[in-house]
Amino acid sequence: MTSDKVLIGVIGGSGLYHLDNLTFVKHVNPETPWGFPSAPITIASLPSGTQVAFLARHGTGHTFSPSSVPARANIAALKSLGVRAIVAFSAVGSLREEISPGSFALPTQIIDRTKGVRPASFFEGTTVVAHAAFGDPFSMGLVRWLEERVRKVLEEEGRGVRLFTDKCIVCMEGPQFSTRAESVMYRQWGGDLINMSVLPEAKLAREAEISYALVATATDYDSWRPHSEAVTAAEVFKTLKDNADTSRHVAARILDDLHAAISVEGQGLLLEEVGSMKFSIMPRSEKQSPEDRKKLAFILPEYFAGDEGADVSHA
Ligand SMILES: CSC[C@H]1O[C@H](OP(=O)(O)O)[C@H](O)[C@@H]1O
Ligand SMILES: Nc1ncnc2[nH]cnc12
Repeated sequence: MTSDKVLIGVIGGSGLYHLDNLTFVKHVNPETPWGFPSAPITIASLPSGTQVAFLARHGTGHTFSPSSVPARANIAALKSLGVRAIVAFSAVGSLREEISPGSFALPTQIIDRTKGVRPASFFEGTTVVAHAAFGDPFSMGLVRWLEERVRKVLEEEGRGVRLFTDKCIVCMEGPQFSTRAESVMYRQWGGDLINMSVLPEAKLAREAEISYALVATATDYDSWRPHSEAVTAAEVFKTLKDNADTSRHVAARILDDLHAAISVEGQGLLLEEVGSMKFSIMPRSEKQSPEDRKKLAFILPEYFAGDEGADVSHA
């Protein structure tokens, strides 16, 4: 059984400001309790009629720096449209020789090097406390599903773009790139890729019970190679357009199947996040304010809509 809801959200990163092969349906710009998203969200349909939601992470015309992307509004807005899985694209630096610029990767781990200046939880500043599980920061069902399909598309495309899996991405604050010493240290820590955007996006998707995976597209070797120039924005731009073209191609080929996989009722495929917050929210106390519960109902109506019925039980 398929559904005509907008179940898939695509977040485009640097260089990826639109998708291909889609018929424009409308723009929506939902106001959330955390403000407006980076840009109006494009609702568009694939040739099959399947609708998807596309959001440019840095805004139309790239106006938000990584530290000022309104990530809570972005995730909340996508959730309010009914989105259950997000495929996020990102331009990343490579910390490994074999991951050459132009390569694609699906990371499964993250090292957080953001500086605490980005609001990273929907619960921040409310009277409700929650501790989401984040040991596996990406949705492994979605990652494994993508692995097979993305590899096939890249092989069929025949341009020699390789796909790396099970990699660890470092998320730094920026906006300046890393020093050579930091870049070397991240390699020693086990980092394979580096960007400035995967956090808090992945954390917020988890809190909103949305499956989330990152398609990392390598643009440069960062600054760890002793005899090479340290990364510059100009270096990143060299690969950005080719990577964006390939990303659009990948999206055009996989989104219908992804929609179908998510829509199969009761199968549970790709829906491992649904219900995951039930045991993360601290049991209700009298001190939780009705206003905060209303705010949180925007992303988690199952737990916060209604004063009584939707409470969480740890029994
Ligand atoms: C343009 S270089 C640094 C910039 O590029 C990446 O953006 P995105 O993840 O949105 O593709 C990286 O995270 C930095 O924000
Ligand atoms: N070297 C790098 N460091 C951080 N973010 C990036 N995005 C693309 N290349 C990057």
